[in-house]
Amino acid sequence: MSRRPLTRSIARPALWVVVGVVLLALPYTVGPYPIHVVDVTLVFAVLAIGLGMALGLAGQINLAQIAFFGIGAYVLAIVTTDAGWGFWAAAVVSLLASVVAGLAVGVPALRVQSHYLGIVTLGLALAFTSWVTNSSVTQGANGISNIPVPPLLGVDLSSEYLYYYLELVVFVAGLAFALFVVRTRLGRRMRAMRDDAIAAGALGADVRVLRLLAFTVSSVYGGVAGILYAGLIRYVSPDSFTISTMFLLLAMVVIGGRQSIVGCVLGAVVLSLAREWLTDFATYAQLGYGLVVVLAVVFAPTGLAGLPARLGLGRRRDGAERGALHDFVPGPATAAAVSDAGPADLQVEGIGKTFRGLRALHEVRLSVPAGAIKGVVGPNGSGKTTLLNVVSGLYTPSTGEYAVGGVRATALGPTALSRHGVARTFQNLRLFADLTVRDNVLFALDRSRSAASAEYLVWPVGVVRDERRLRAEAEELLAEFGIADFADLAPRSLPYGIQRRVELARAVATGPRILLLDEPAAGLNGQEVAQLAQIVRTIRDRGVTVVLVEHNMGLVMSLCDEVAVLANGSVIADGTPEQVVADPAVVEAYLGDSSQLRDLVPDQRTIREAAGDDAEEVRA
Ligand SMILES: Nc1ncnc2c1ncn2[C@@H]1O[C@H](COP(=O)(O)OP(=O)(O)OP(=O)(O)O)[C@@H](O)[C@H]1O
Repeated sequence: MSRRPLTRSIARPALWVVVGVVLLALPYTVGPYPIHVVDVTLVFAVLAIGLGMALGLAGQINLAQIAFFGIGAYVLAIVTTDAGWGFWAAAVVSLLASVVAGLAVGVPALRVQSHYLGIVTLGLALAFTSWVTNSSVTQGANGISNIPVPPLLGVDLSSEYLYYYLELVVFVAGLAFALFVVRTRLGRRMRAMRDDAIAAGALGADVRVLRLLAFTVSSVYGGVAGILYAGLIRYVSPDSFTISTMFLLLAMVVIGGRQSIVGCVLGAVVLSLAREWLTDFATYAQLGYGLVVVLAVVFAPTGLAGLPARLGLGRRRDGAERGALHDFVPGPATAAAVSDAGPADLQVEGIGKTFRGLRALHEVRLSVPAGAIKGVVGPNGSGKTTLLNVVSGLYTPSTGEYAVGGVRATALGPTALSRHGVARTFQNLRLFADLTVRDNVLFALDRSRSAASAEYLVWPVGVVRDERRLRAEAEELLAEFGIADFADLAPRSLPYGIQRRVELARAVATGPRILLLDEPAAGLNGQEVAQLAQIVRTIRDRGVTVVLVEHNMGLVMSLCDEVAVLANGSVIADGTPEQVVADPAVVEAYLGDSSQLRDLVPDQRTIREAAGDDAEEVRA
């Protein structure tokens, strides 16, 4: 492991100490109006962190953050003034109301994503602003005044100077919690989901729960900001919760850097101050924010937070410091990663899959014995990938059933199947491109449930312990798979062969009982194919069933105990490699493509080259 230079390990804590001292001393240095601006800025900083968690971290376009903010403030105003509750009791009700709104807004995200989600959440935000403007409960455009000052151990919080310290404590707690989430399993899972929801689901992350969680977390920050705002201003009106305020908030997150929580805070500070300076030019200011957002999205997608990297400061994550791909050396981490439950068999019974009239699979019957390596071959378009997509839960079959390890799995989705021990790789590599290689493996090693994220609130020490354990396991696994040199790099910066190895390590890290490999040798050179053969064999020997979809017939012939041949969506042959290549139906199926026919019956040299030097020993 590389050591951090001393200057860097001192510089960061020193910066935090300086920022802390400045924040504590701030009220002593400013007048009454500036402290008001600072107080409002802190409210926006809390709001921006919440939006950053949904938008930046989890990739959920959330234009309803302004509604969560408004609900926090309005419910507090109504409950304290109409119902006469105390401030803090009302604050609890407000927070619950915001969370309920967060869950409700999260539900559409289970069905729609990207700009559609933007439209839905914008609609919900508009519905909220329309309701507060027109409802008698919210006293329409007049708003609600006489919100009480929050009582706090005799401290006079009607002073905006003292209120600042209350806000500062809440802000620091909110920032610390957000950074904790970002750096541990929940944040990693959200980032993985943002990068590739299909791969995240297929590797065991419950994407639906994660999306709901993203909106819930965002709504908590929105609700807290609303409560702070109502306690500060002691008056709420629709003017504070308009769509233009939502776009200002969006601008804060985009300009600050949506994928960095500290960036979101920076954006909130910069734009809150800019808003103050531009109060006399409100219309031009709106135009200006719009323009800056567009420029930021196009030319600086990482915002202010990404400036140091763009200026060449800080850590380089790709390119220059690249190391070497080492040989696979199986050890305790590989053994520990493989499931204790032992290999699972796969029984496929009459599976059919039709895509809008196109019959991709028809009455497929297949048996993969536990602990075997079964090859699935066939001409292009014969249905191999579709079959893998069905048995890994990505596609629901149109007809038929299948069972994994004796359990009927037809109705299970990819997440449930992953938890049942089905792991897979993808033909077109679906690594999480914005996560490091280490984080890709960590994501897969972490088998905790997203729904158990309440541990973040009730027992954060447990989260930290798990994180330490996972990191130690990941380092070992990376070393055994020969990819430790690339641990800190983004996969997209790596050559294809290394990416394939990372994807294999990630699949093994899920602790599989059956491993589905979709053309794992595509794009690999001879030496890399030999390493692949060794890895697959070792994993099988450690107690994993393997299904290998492959065009490299040398590899299939040398590795597989059995081979099934698909043609036009049907199994036309199934048996030992020798039986299959001698089958006239197979030869006929390949006749249309003479190059594949040549591949189908490789000579012994090709087999040895593809499978490594010890191929003959294994075949014996
Ligand atoms: N999502 C989809 N929608 C529509 N058609 C699809 C879909 N997925 C696969 N198909 C079609 O189903 C057929 C089988 O495709 P599939 O990718 O399973 O073949 P394959 O044997 O894996 O091919 P290759 O060896 O080229 O990867 C093809 O005709 C393909 O166009």
